[in-house]
Amino acid sequence: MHAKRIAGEKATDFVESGMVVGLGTGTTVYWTIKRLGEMIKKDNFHIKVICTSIETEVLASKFGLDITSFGEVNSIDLTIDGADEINQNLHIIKGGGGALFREKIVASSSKFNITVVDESKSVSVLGKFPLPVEVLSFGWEVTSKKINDLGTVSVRREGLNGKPFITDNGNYILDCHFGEINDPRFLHKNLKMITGVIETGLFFDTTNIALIGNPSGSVKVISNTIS
Ligand SMILES: O=C(CO)[C@H](O)[C@H](O)COP(=O)(O)O
Repeated sequence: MHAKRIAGEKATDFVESGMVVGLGTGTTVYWTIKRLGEMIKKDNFHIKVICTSIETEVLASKFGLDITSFGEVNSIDLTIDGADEINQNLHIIKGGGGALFREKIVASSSKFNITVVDESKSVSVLGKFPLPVEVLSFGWEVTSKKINDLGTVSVRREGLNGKPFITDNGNYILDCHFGEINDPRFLHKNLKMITGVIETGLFFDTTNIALIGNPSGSVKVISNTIS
């Protein structure tokens, strides 16, 4: 079976009626959202969801989920999201879909976070996947040069028709190859010191459990013991 599907669906085992659930973005969480849409058809199973992107809002709405917002709930009980790379310490690169800023706000507001991936995302050291960094479009050329001084050649992400990719927040994404990222906190902090950088795709203290799907149908579970 599809490894992303296995992981995405498995995460719904952690969802209980009455919860406020944060929903990430991407093709793995698609399966989570679809399964939740089936679960709410059962009697006495009600949840509210907070979405990390317009794409996820559209999906959640299609599958009949009750979409809420930060202003309407006190806290998020559980968030389920994908990743582009994940290591044994549950340090993560996210933002392949361009939703990293909202994803980080939701993850950092959630009591418990589950990361769902297929095994191709599991790495020993982060950095093969170019790190997405969300930047303000105003002055992005200057921001890009300052990021490059940290040891990369940042590339502005392209969208459709040769136009720049624009995030749901109206910003640009710069994709940055830094080589092996052995100290994600240090890199993240240095990037965040640059005026114009809004958020980085490095997540290092959010995930509680990773569910890693395998095409054979099994799911490997990694729990967070170190951050
Ligand atoms: O960070 C993300 C979006 O910004 C996604 O979680 C990440 O790109 C993984 O996506 P997929 O599950 O489609 O492989």
